[in-house]
Order: sequence, then C-alpha cells, then structure tokens
Amino acid sequence: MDASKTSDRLNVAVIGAGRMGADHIRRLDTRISGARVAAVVDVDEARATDAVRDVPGAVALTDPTEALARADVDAVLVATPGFLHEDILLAALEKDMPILCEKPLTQEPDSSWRIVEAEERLGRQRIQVGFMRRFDSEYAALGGIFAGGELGAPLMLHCAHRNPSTPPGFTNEMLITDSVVHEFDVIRYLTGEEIASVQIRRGRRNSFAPDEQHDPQHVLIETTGGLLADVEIFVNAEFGYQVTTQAVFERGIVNIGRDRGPEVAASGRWGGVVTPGFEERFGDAYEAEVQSWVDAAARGEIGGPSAWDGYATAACCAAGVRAQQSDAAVTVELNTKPEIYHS
Ligand SMILES: NC(=O)C1=CN([C@@H]2O[C@H](COP(=O)(O)OP(=O)(O)OC[C@H]3O[C@@H](n4cnc5c(N)ncnc54)[C@H](O)[C@@H]3O)[C@@H](O)[C@H]2O)C=CC1
Ligand SMILES: O=C1[C@@H](O)[C@H](O)[C@@H](O)[C@H](O)[C@H]1O
Repeated sequence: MDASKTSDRLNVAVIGAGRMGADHIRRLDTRISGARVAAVVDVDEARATDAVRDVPGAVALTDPTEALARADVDAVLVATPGFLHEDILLAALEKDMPILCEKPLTQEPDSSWRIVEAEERLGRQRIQVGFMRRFDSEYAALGGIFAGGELGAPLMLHCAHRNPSTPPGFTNEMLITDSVVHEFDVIRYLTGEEIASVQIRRGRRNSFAPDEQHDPQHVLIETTGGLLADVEIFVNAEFGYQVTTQAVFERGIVNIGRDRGPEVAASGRWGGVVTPGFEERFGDAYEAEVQSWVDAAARGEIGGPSAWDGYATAACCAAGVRAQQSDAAVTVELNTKPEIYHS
C-alpha cells in the first residue's frame, strides 16, 4: 500500500504551475494543514520541475492524466488557463476526486453546464470554484451586514476592479470572463440572488491599453430582486491593484477594499503603500479558501462556491460578452438548478 494514503493528509496534484499554480503550491506546502503536494503537472516541463524542487515527495509531470492515474494522488487543484479546465474537470470527476478549480469554472455556459451535468450524474458535489473573495474578511463582513439586516435593505452596489496591467493575449472579452467574473460571483454571494441582466457602456478609452482592448468599461448589473450594481473594470490602471465595493443600504453605506495599513509621515510627505497585485490583496483569502477546501474534502464535501456558482457566473459572462457588442441590456439565461445544489 502507498504510505501517503495511510496518512490523513490530502495528496494534491496541482495542474498548471504558472502564476497562480506556483502560489498555491507554496501555500499547500508551507501553510495549509491536512494536505501535501503529491504532483505538479505543467506542459512546460522545466516549470513543473522548478515548482517541485523544494517540495518533499512531489513529482513533476507534463500530462494531467498521468497525475490522475497515480496511486498517491487523491485530489486535484486546477490552475491552468480557463479554456483548458473542462477536460481536466471531467477526467477528475470520473475519478470522484475532490477538486479545487481556479476561476473561471470554464469560459462558456455550455461547457460549464456539461460539468454541472457530470457532477449531477455523480450524485454529489466534488468541485469548489476558486472565487476567493468569499473568503476575504471584508467581503465576509459585508456579507454579514447583508444577512443581518441592521442597515435595512441593500439598494445598490458600486464596485471598482482595477489591475495594474494585463498579460499578453488578454482579450477584450477577458475583461468580463476573466475579471468581472469575480464581481458576478460576489454580487450573487452578497445578495443571494441570481443576476438577471448585464449592460456595458464603453466610454473614453485609455490610450495606453493594448489595441484589442477597450479599457476601461462600465458594467451595469441588475439582480433578479431588482438590486442595481455597477462595476468599473479597468485592467491597465498602472498605479496598482484595487478592488473596492461601496454598498448602499436603506440606513447606511459600507465601503470595503480601500488601501489601508500604516500611514507613514517621513521626508516631508505622508501616506501609505498601494497594493501591487492580487497575491497581496487576497493572500489571506486564498489561504482560507484552500484550507476550507482541504477541511471539507476530509468530510467528503466542498468548502466554498460550487460548480453551480461556476455555471451561473459563466452565464453572466456570456451575457456580458454579448453586451460588449451594443449598449443594450442582455438577459442572463440560466438552466434550472439541479437538486444537488440546493442546500
Ligand atoms: N483567483 C484569482 O484571483 C486568480 C485566478 N487565476 C486563474 O488561475 C488560472 C491560471 O492562471 P495563471 O496562473 O495566471 O496562468 P499562467 O499562464 O501564469 O499559468 C498557467 C500554467 O498552465 C500551464 N499549462 C498550459 N496548458 C497546460 C496543460 N494542458 N496541462 C498542464 N499545464 C498547462 C502553463 O504552462 C502555465 O505554467 C486561470 O484559470 C486564471 O483565471 C489567475 C490569477 C488570479
Ligand atoms: O482572477 C484574477 C485574474 O485572473 C484577473 O485577470 C484579475 O482581473 C483579477 O483581479 C484576479 O483576481
């Protein structure tokens, strides 16, 4: 018998050792309890080898199916680009393994729905989607205010999502499918409502943005309960990384995500530090997300957003991509939620 299987630890294969995968590998190796990295898979062999160099007992592979077939692998963390998620997810579901899939679940509603159907055939939820904002302490506190009702009914949300720059190949559609997908998730999470429609206005364009992108864009969202939300998505903002939300309630306003930290007065100036990227802004949230997944896997459960959440946000993204073509609001089309996702 494989010795690692006799331990209580979850033996994780991380698929994709790029920016996010490498970060998750470090986290699993050093800060998460109850799990170990058993394998790292990357088509770029050197990258896989680099990633396991300091991880005791982990093997470097180039083929995801090889990892899934190993006796010392019993869970999968998917961190390849979104367009590759479907095949890996279907193969891991075949093995009935706990899966943490980086967002997006997949890039289109049809492929996301195929994942939901595969999980439904399995009869239980196995996939947790990496919408880490739900694990951020400020979003959680805001969620508590929504649920508690002490400020009355929520009326509006004003969101800003600013990235310093985009990697090569970041298309105009990806402003929605890769970035605003997070706002679709948190708006659903905070309100407990699905999103009914998406409208996009493209105003003045940042001349420093890559030619293929119209950056920034203004996304207008209405939930099924009539709450209005707006999102400024600005992905070449240069100055740093910023994700803010202002929630307007009947009896108060709540702001989250403003850069805080030590305010230093020195050399004739005062001020703080701008957050450079998502790793710094959401480091604690990623850690809580992965720990929640590991803990839930030991109980045969998932510990966060589900494949349904992945599907519903993919449907919002599809509406958003259509909305980029005109100024009209586009209705979000959703299939009926399967029984296994009703808690
Ligand atoms: N939750 C969050 O805040 C964030 C989530 N992400 C998500 O994480 C995922 C990965 O994004 P990044 O790390 O930024 O991408 P990346 O491009 O830095 O890394 C992707 C890695 O996957 C590898 N790869 C490509 N095809 C493969 C295959 N067939 N099998 C195995 N490995 C393969 C590449 O060689 C590369 O090392 C995406 O789904 C992205 O949306 C990314 C950034 C932040
Ligand atoms: O998920 C992420 C990236 O993939 C995406 O490109 C960024 O816009 C988000 O801020 C980050 O959290």
